[in-house]
Amino acid sequence: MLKKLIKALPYLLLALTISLLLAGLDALVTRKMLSMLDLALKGNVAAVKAQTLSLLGGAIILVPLGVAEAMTGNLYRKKVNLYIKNYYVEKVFGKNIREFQKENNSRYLSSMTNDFNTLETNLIMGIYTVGKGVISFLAGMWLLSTVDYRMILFAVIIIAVNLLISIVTSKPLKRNYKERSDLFDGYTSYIKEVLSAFHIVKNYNLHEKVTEDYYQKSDEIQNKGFVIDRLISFVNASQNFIMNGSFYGILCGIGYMAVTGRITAGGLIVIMEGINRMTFPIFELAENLPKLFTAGDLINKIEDSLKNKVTCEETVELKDFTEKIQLKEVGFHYEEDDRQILKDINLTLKKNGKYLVVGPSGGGKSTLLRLLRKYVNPTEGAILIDGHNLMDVKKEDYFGLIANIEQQVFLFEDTVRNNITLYKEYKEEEIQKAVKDAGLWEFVRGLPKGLDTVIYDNGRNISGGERSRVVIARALLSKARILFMDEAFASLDMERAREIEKTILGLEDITVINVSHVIFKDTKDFYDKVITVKGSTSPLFNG
Ligand SMILES: Nc1ncnc2c1ncn2[C@@H]1O[C@H](COP(=O)(O)OP(=O)(O)OP(=O)(O)O)[C@@H](O)[C@H]1O
Repeated sequence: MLKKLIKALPYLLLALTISLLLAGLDALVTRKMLSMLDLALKGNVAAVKAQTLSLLGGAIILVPLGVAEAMTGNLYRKKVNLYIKNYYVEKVFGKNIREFQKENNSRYLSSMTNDFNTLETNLIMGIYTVGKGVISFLAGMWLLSTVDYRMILFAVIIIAVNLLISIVTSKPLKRNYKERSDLFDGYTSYIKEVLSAFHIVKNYNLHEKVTEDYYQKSDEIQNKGFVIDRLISFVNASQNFIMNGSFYGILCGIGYMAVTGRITAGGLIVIMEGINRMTFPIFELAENLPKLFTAGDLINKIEDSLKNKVTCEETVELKDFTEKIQLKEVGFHYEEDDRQILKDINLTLKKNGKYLVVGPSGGGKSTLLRLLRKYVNPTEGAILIDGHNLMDVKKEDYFGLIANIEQQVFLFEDTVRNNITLYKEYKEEEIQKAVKDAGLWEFVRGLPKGLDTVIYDNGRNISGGERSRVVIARALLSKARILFMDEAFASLDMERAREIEKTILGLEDITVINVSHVIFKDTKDFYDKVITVKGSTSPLFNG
């Protein structure tokens, strides 16, 4: 993520350069104006007249520079936000399927909303505000130094004290920001869960429990926010105290110089103006520096959640499936569970073969599919595809060769066409053939805009069976070499299911592995083999 911040550096530098020009010119104009005041007080009208035009020119240039400052500041903010959000999404989709499924995905939602908001305020805008503050502070310091260079010493002391306080106080702040981010994860997960279970909450009268839990979680977050605000207020108050004391010292110094006649009226106002320019950025620095120091921990937390725990280097490129998949002495147990789910599996699945996988509930059918889909790797033995260990085959290549039809259907909020083609280019005849083979033709014909009718909210406006058939058409169209089906016909009526199963089994150029509870007598014979998965108990497995 830091690399993305560095990528946005040119935009930050551009924005700060404009700020530097603006602050510099503004200070010059002020200085000139006050020199002219001294000249006017001495009655040197000719000199005042001679300098008026250049003063006016400088003042006019300040206007477009002000606009440019706002625009470049916004551009920096936009670019850096886009860079880190794109990076985040790319990394999320770089996660292993199994690892992603295992986690509660609300942590990603929480990162994309709460953590990114905190990062934007504390880091992205923090860097820019601190940069601008330093520039404005330097401009004020320069103004002071034009009257008396010793004033620079005061400025250096103020900055050093400010930085020290920020560093010291950033530790408890960091901890509290991290804790609040964890609370936000739990909160987002809870909201997601409760909203998904809306009908259960209503049906079983769980309002009171939900309200109580919600109150408790919100209360924890509010309390943490309160602790953070209290810490920040404490930091700001101590910094203000030190700064006000220092400025008071400077004012005493100026007063003394004015009384003893060491500075002119213009000089006096220059110093006041300089202090004025230094005050506001110092307050901003005081507010932003401690927050800036907390951003590292948040970035580390986000980066950690994006890392794959299981990483094995995939070196084999596989552009086609030509011969067979072999399971050799394959055994498997889930990493957080020692129970042996599958054991000693020896099996050969030939190219274009049709296989039906059956077995008791909990026997390990879905686990076997997870292994074949490369979501997990065997804990014993090996799966070979055309002689290559599947573990070594590049995911992108393998996923390009397989298609999945599952009971859990996901549809995009888009047209039926795009849901079937998944945004890839196909000939119209190919799309229509897939639609017919999936038993979707009648349904599409009845839609107001045919294939271009929009499906809303994961298929809210169509039936469960129609949703399944859209996914079946998607798989048929993808021209995958291997088709994995997991209880794909569960939401279809018998007649329709049998019909589609026959179509799929009639496809010549595809290997089909179908896990199903439902076995039709008249389609059973279309399979090359029926594989029974009975878990790791005896008989272990037979195919
Ligand atoms: N993520 C997991 N972690 C630990 N154990 C798991 C996990 N997923 C499944 N199991 C266990 O593995 C065993 C096999 O489960 P699997 O889902 O593969 O069976 P199945 O044959 O597909 O069952 P069903 O027909 O009921 O869907 C079960 O005992 C299950 O509890």
